This record gives sequence, structure tokens and C-alpha cells, in this order.
Amino acid sequence: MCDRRLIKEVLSEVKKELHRRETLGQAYLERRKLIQEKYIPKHPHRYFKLKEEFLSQDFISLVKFCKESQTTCPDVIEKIQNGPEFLIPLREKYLQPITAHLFPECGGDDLDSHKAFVVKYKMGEDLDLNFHYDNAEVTINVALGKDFTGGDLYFGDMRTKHNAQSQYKDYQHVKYTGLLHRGQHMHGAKPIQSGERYNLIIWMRSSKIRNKLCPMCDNEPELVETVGFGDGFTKQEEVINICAI
Ligand SMILES: O=C(O)CCC(=O)C(=O)O
Ligand SMILES: [Fe+2]
Repeated sequence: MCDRRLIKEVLSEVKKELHRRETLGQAYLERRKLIQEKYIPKHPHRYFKLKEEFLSQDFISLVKFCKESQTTCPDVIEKIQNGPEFLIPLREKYLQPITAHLFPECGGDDLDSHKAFVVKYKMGEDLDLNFHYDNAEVTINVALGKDFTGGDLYFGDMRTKHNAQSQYKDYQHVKYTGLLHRGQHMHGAKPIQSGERYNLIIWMRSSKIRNKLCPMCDNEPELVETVGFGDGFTKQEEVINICAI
């Protein structure tokens, strides 16, 4: 009798969960529509359009060249990945005013370095990305295109809270928009079903936060001298080091 009741309870839970999953997509679309129609920004002065002055001159020239020559320009990707100075004005002038407001508790008000790279998913190559957290205090993920199906992002709990009961939320990226999230917010990318997907990822770091505790291993960082931004830790003002995990 007791067993039967238990089975009934479990079945009812499974049914509820099935229903939740079946209606997830529709619920997401309705939520998005509601936000688009009704949301009034609480601090409109903090959200302004991206302007050319937030991009370095080198970057603008390269993009103009690519547009004129109509190439997809691996040079841009290469520069973004290897020339961190390219994106400093974007981080300082455009993104930090927003992250300072959204994520002050995890260094969003004091992001002093970053690592930028482009992820690519394509049929026959990488299709997805496992659930993980970033080596970043705050991440921006910009959807660059091209055309693809599948490839939704999904988010769970913050790393320190994550457990077997954690729920996941899907996020369908919109081309040419950026999604800001905490680096410690666990996430992954579902497999693409067709096409090619490129995203610009900027892992933004706050030395104020990570100098105390390495966000990847939770230990006090042991530093090794390096050039450039390294992994965003600092020892003295003029020397930037990386964490040896
Ligand atoms: O594929 C994506 O859009 C996510 C990439 C990502 O999370 C990462 O590179 O850290
Ligand atoms: Fe990530």
C-alpha cells in the first residue's frame, strides 16, 4: 500500500517535470515577449548604445578593412585573441559602468584585465561545450552569427551552490547581442544541429577579487611572473602574474 502511494507520488512528480520541460520553450518565448513589451529600464543612463569611441582605432580600421574587402577576416579573430589592448576601451568605457551596477559583489566595479577569444562550433567539428565555470569574474558572450540551429546556452546555479537538484535555464542567444554573466555562474552550450556558430567571449577579471582567492582552485594564488594580462592576478602595481595551479 505504502509502495503504491510512493509510486503514485513519483509518477506525479515525473508528469509535472515532463509538462514543465514540454512547455519550457513556449514559456521562454512568452517571458521574452513580456519583457520586450513591458520592461522599463530602472537606470536608463547606465545603458547606452555602443559607440565608436569605445573601440580602439586599430580595431575600427581592421573591421573597416574586412567590410570593404568582404572577407570574414581571420585577422580580426587573431587580433582579438592576441591583442588584449584592442578591447580595453570597450571594457572600461562601455561594459564596466554596467557590470559595476549588476555585479559589484564579484568585482564588476573593478575589472582591470580580460582575456578575449572566439569560440566556433560547426558540424563535423566542435558541436557543444560542457557545463563549466569561467576563469573570470564577469563574462560577456557576444553572438557573432552565422546561421545555425540548436546551440542554446544553459545556466545552472552559481558554482558554490551547484548540486544534483540544481535546475537549468536555457538561453537562446540573439545575433549581435551580448550576454553578461558572472564567471562563477555555471553554464554550457548545447550541441548545434546545423550551420556554424561563432561567439566572442571576453573573460573579464578583477585583481582585487582574485588576488585573495583563485576562482578556479579556491586557493590563495601562487604567482608566476608573465607579460601582458596573464590570468589577471597582480603582485605589485607594475608586474602582472599568472596563477600556477
Ligand atoms: O559557446 C558559448 O557561447 C559559450 C562559451 C563559453 O562559455 C566559454 O568559452 O567560456
Ligand atoms: Fe564559459
